[in-house]
Amino acid sequence: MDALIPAEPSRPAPGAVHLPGWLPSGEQRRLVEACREWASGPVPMRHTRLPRGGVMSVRTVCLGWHWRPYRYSRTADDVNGRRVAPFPGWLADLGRRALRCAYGEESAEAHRYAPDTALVNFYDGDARMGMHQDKDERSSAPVVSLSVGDTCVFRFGNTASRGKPYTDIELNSGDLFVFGGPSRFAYHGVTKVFPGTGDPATGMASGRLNLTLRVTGLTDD
Ligand SMILES: O=C(O)CCC(=O)C(=O)O
Ligand SMILES: [Fe+2]
Repeated sequence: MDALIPAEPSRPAPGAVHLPGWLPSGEQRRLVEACREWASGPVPMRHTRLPRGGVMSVRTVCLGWHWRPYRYSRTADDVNGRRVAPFPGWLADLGRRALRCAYGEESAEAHRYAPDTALVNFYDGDARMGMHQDKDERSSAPVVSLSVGDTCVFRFGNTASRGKPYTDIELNSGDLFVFGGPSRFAYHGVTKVFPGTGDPATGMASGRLNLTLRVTGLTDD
């Protein structure tokens, strides 16, 4: 359901923009359907293994390029060795539209934005993501983040450390969050998910879906 009284846009730091309720519910539903397809293969959605033997509580599947700590490749060598699903043109269009809304219709960065990878994350009620930087890309183009399903607390910090100052922001279904410019390498994480807060009309009975669109800056050579 689209909120009756959507929250106001906010800019927690230079280059970081939160647009609540940006994605209409019909588009959220289509995104959920697409994520369901991607989650089933060629590389299944899975808990990413960390170098020291732990696993992430979030489940992830990637498009375009496969991310694992701490690099990208075309094939999911830590899962089943298969090439990841391609990054679809419609998702790049959605990313450009998102950036135009966040940074303004005249933004040159929005017009030339060409994301080539997405991390599709699924959070059940217990999943979290610790404070980290998205820094395995060889590009400083913005990250576009879309959320569907249960509400979470997204902690958006600074570029110097995992600690304060940071801002805790509730991300609800349909919210857009963009971080680029001076905020592109800010630490961020998900401290809490509120189970049962999503709208089943999105096609998700429970849990939270988050997509981050990125420019890897990588080529196949
Ligand atoms: O789930 C979120 O909102 C953030 C995801 C994230 O930071 C990541 O995938 O690197
Ligand atoms: Fe991240």
